[in-house]
Parts: sequence; C-alpha cells; structure tokens
Amino acid sequence: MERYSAEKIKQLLKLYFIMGSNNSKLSPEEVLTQALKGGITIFQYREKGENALSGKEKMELGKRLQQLCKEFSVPFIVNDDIDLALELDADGVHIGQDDETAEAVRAKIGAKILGVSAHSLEEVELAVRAGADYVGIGPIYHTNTKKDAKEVRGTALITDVRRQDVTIPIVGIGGITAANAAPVFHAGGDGVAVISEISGANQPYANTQSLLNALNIEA
Ligand SMILES: Cc1ncsc1CCOP(=O)(O)O
Ligand SMILES: C=C1C=NC(C(F)(F)F)=NC1=N
Ligand SMILES: [Mg+2]
Repeated sequence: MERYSAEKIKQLLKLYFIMGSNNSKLSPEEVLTQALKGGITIFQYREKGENALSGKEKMELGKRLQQLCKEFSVPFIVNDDIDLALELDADGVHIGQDDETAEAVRAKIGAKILGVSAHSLEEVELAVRAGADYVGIGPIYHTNTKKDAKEVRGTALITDVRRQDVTIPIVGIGGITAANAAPVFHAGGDGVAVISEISGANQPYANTQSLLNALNIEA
C-alpha cells in the first residue's frame, strides 16, 4: 500500500470528527451514525480522560465505530494507542508530543495516515521531517473538552506556518463551531476538527450539516 498524497489528505481533513465514549450525549454509535450521515470526512476514536474505557471494552467500541466508518468509506483514525490501531487495522493514528516519536510510529504503521499535534513552528517542522501526513494545530478557541489544552492561539500559528511556505496539511482544533470555523480556512488550514459541537449535540446530524454549510462544502 502506498502513502496518501498531500492532496488526498487535505480533502480528508475538511470536517474531522473526534469522539470517545465520555464525549457523547447520545450513544457513541448513534452520534457517529448521525455525523457520518451528516457528511464528516474523517473520524478519530479518542478514548481518553475521565471514565474512558480501556482494554477489551475500549477495543470492542473501537471495532463498532470502525465498522460504521467502513459503511460510509470514511477513514477511521485511532488517537494515541498505536497497538489498538494495528490490532483493528485502522486507517491511521494521531499522536501528541507526549507520545512515541513520529519516526517510531511511522516505522510501526507503514503507509497508514500519521497525524501529529503541533504547538509551534519547530514542532510542525519536526513533524514534516518525520513524515507526518498532517498536523493538528490548536486550541484555536477556548475549549472545555481537553483539560490540559495549551494556550489558546487563534489562527496565528497556522498563518505563521503558511508564511514560512510550509505546505503540510493542517487541521485546526479547539472550540470550533459552525459560527467560527471559516477563519481556520482563511488562515491556510485545510480542515476543522471538532469534538463537542457534534458529540455533545442533541441533534448531531443537524450540527454536522451546519458545520459543512459553514465550510461551503456540499454535503
Ligand atoms: C483534543 C483537543 N486538542 C486541542 S483542543 C482539543 C479539544 C477539542 O474539543 P472541542 O471541539 O469540544 O473544543
Ligand atoms: C490533540 C489532538 C489535536 N489534533 C487532533 C487532530 F485534529 F486530529 F489533528 N487530534 C487530537 N487528538
Ligand atoms: Mg496523545
């Protein structure tokens, strides 16, 4: 299997839904089904934080969510847990700066999608050199979802990266809603990642559609 092109990754990043069992108001399966019907372009299973599942339960939920993604031909990404990603034959992984190095993860996952969180130009450039397929930059806006989120930076780092002519696909994350998503693209981002705007919604389908409309993307 060969690596995804940057162009393909940029298309996939457009509306990036991220969820774990502790983020969802409705059942995770119901939320993801509605989000997939609403038109998300990629999904990340992020089972982390208080009351997060582990072991067999974590794997079983991951398998069910992966199956839903397969039905919609939407890539299934696993956060942090490389072993789980390999066990499920996920489409890729996302790692932070406190996980294994991107080089070590790339060696394990081959041509699967590799995403890296970055909070500075230096970290973006390290991710590029390590062969990451995309970087996640945030928090763009205030968020309550990630307890240890870094300083809220707006789109400044995205702008800085593009000013340096660094072209790696970028997805913005943190406090993103239909009302504030557009600036991420204006700054040079290729997509927006959301947790609570969809997972915490009473109507995940409706919120997903609103986000897509805000991005002027046909559902
Ligand atoms: C995982 C993560 N990384 C930076 S902010 C964040 C949480 C985003 O959640 P929400 O979309 O609910 O603000
Ligand atoms: C902490 C994170 C930062 N960014 C992303 C993504 F949006 F996928 F790039 N996922 C995460 N889990
Ligand atoms: Mg991590």
